[in-house]
Amino acid sequence: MIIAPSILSADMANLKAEVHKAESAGADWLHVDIMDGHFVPNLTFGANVVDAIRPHTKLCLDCHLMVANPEDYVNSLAQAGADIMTFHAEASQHSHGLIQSIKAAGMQAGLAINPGTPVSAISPLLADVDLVLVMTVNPGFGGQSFIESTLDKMAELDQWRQSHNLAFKIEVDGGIKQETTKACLDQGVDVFVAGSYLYGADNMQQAMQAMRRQAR
Ligand SMILES: O=C(CO)[C@H](O)[C@H](O)COP(=O)(O)O
Repeated sequence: MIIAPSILSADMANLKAEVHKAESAGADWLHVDIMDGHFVPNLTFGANVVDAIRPHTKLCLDCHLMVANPEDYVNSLAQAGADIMTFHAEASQHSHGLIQSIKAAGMQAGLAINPGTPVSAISPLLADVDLVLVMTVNPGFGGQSFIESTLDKMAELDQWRQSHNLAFKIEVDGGIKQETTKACLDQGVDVFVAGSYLYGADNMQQAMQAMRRQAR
């Protein structure tokens, strides 16, 4: 299992130290939530923050774009050193072309779906993506409760992946903690994004180990 702490819940005044904290606690990836105040009501950061943290970690920078025009971010994110660029299916009229542009820029391409969007909306694209992000809360803010009905979509994606002999990763984001990790693992999920659970823990390493124990 891949654990990706979300720096949305980090102390922004100490971002370099917060990146190191996640890395030394055993994080596999770092999740970077880019919000534009349009696709979601919240506004966070952009490629400048990816560029700022890139020299301070070797971890995969997993960038999740909650933005209205994801096409506009490909070049700046690639230049900043992002490893994965995930955009929302609900935000692009040209998802297939955008996936190709992301790959041509040297990044892995991810496609995210909101809790209200069915897997069928993205099934024609599943052969082209490296990752599918199933949002387990409505995007925009950390600290929300996991939406149980999203579990069926994880299972559907896993089934599709097996029956079509594909290798995309399935990622979940929102309300992920020790208790919700197990339910997602059982549906075939590979990547677990956790913000408030990990950055809010007294001991991040122990919190991460508690998640990993669910896999045994
Ligand atoms: O994409 C996000 C919000 O839209 C965040 O990654 C997510 O909320 C993580 O926070 P938490 O684990 O606290 O729910």
